[in-house]
Amino acid sequence: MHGLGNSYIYVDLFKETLSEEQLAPLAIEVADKNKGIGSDGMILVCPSDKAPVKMRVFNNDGSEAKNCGNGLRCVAKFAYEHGYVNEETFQIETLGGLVTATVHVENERVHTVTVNMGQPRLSRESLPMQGEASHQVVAEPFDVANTELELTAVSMGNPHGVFFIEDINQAPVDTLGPIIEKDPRFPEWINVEFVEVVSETELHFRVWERGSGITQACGTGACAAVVASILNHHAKKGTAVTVHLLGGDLEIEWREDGDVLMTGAAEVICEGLYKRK
Ligand SMILES: N[C@@H](CCC[C@H](N)C(=O)O)C(=O)O
Repeated sequence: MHGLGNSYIYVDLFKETLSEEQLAPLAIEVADKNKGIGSDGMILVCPSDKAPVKMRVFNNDGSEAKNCGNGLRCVAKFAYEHGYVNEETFQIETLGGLVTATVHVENERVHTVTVNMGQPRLSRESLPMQGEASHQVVAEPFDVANTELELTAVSMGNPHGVFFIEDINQAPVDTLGPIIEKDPRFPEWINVEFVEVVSETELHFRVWERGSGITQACGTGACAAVVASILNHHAKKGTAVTVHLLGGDLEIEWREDGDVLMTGAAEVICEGLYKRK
């Protein structure tokens, strides 16, 4: 399945059994575009004792992440269309906590999903990032590879470093992305986003994902970009922002009550049996 071109191989653990040791090697194997199926990683759709369904996310290097915005929309579609939930609004457990998804349905098919992603966390310790644990990182000077940037850091359950730039077509995604991702200031590494502000309600966005590299879209990253825009006075709380990603658009709103809502598409590419030879 994919959300705006951010593709994962979804494994139905309501039906399959995988051991813990199999997970990271399997994610690397199926994500390989030459020797596997080809994707940004692997997502497990699992039974849960806290919600109707649980999501586990593996990047294409085998590392496990605590959250995935595009994955949540796809898991919501998967769970609804496979009959694992009957309501249109339901909770999904993630390693970062519970979120609430609402599927938008036409002719029994889910075309888009809104996820209440909860509240962003802004302290350095929540990322984590070196420095004073309780301090926020908003437009903080950030020197890397002889380049002076300004960093705004946001956790959406997983860590994001947002950098505002003048022209999205000049975003140094493939050059600075991998360097910033593994910068020692981020002990658990970080997802790296470059953002051009078009207006108070429109952003352009490019991403270098931790553990996966350049992807077409990152849902948690788009949420972090909107939160960072509001913290830097480029946009307003309570007003939806359209984020243009390489693979399409997401609507994101940081509500007055502190929760972040994300709405966008979720699509099935194909379904089948993966039989290892
Ligand atoms: N593509 C995702 C995020 C996946 C996890 C991320 N690479 C991490 O390691 O935190 C999204 O849509 O949010």
